[in-house]
Amino acid sequence: MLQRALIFSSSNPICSQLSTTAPPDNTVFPKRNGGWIIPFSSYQLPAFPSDSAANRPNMASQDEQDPRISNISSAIRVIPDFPKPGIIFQDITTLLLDTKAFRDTIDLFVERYRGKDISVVAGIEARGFIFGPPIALAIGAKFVPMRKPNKLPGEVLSEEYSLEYGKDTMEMHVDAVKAGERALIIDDLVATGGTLSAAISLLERVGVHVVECACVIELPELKGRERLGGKPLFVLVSST
Ligand SMILES: O=P(O)(O)OC[C@H]1O[C@H](OP(=O)(O)OP(=O)(O)O)[C@H](O)[C@@H]1O
Ligand SMILES: Nc1ncnc2[nH]cnc12
Repeated sequence: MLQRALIFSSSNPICSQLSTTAPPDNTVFPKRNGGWIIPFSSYQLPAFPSDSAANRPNMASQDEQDPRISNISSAIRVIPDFPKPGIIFQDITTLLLDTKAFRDTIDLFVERYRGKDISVVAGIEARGFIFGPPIALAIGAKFVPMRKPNKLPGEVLSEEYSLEYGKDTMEMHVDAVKAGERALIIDDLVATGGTLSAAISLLERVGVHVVECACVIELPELKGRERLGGKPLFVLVSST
C-alpha cells in the first residue's frame, strides 16, 4: 500500500500530515487508496463541556473502541495531489455512498449532542451543509448556514479569515440567531482551523455561546485545534 510519505514531498504545510511510518497496528486502518487514518481515541476526545461522569457512558462516541469508527474511517477516500500537487485530499463523498457509514457518522454526533440544550447547528459551506442538517433535525435545533461571501440575501455579518494561502470571507444572516443561544459548529474537516475560528467569531459577535465544534476528520499536524481559542473540538477520525 502506498503511504503518504511516498507521494508527498512539498514544503506546503498541508504536507505535514504525512508520516514516514504507519502508526501502531492497533490504531491504524489502511485506506482504500493509500494513506492511513486513525480513529479517534480517548486522548483526542475532550469530555463534553457540560458532561458529568454519570451521563458520559450514554454517549457512544465516548467509547474508545466504538466499532462504527473504523467503518467510517475506511469509507473516506484519500486522493493524493488534489486539488493541487502536494495536497492529500480527504474525500468524504465516498462516505456518503456508504449508507451505514453515513448514518453512523450522523448518529455519533447526535448521540453526543442530543439533550445538550443546543438550539443552533451552524454548518460551514460546503461540506458542513451535508452533515449539519440531519444532526440539527435529530437534536431539535435550527440549521444556520455559514456561507461564502455574497450568497446570503439578507443582512449579514462578515468575518475575514486566513487560509493556507491568502484570505477568504464567511458570512451569516444576522437575524438567524439570537444572543444567548447555544450553538454547535459542524464541518467535515479541520486543517489549519482558520475556517472554524471564523465561524466561532461570527457567532460570538452576536452573543451566541459556541458549545463545541465538531468535524468528521482532523488533520492534527496542522494544529487547527490551537486556533480555536480554547473552544472544544470533537472529531471522529484523525488523519496523520
Ligand atoms: O481548517 P482549515 O484550514 O480552515 O480548512 C478546513 C476547511 O477546508 C475545507 O473547505 P474548503 O475551503 O476547501 O471549501 P469547500 O468545502 O467549499 O470545498 C473544509 O471543508 C473546511 O471547511
Ligand atoms: N487535505 C484536505 N482534504 C480535504 N479537505 C481539506 N481542506 C483542507 N485540507 C483538506
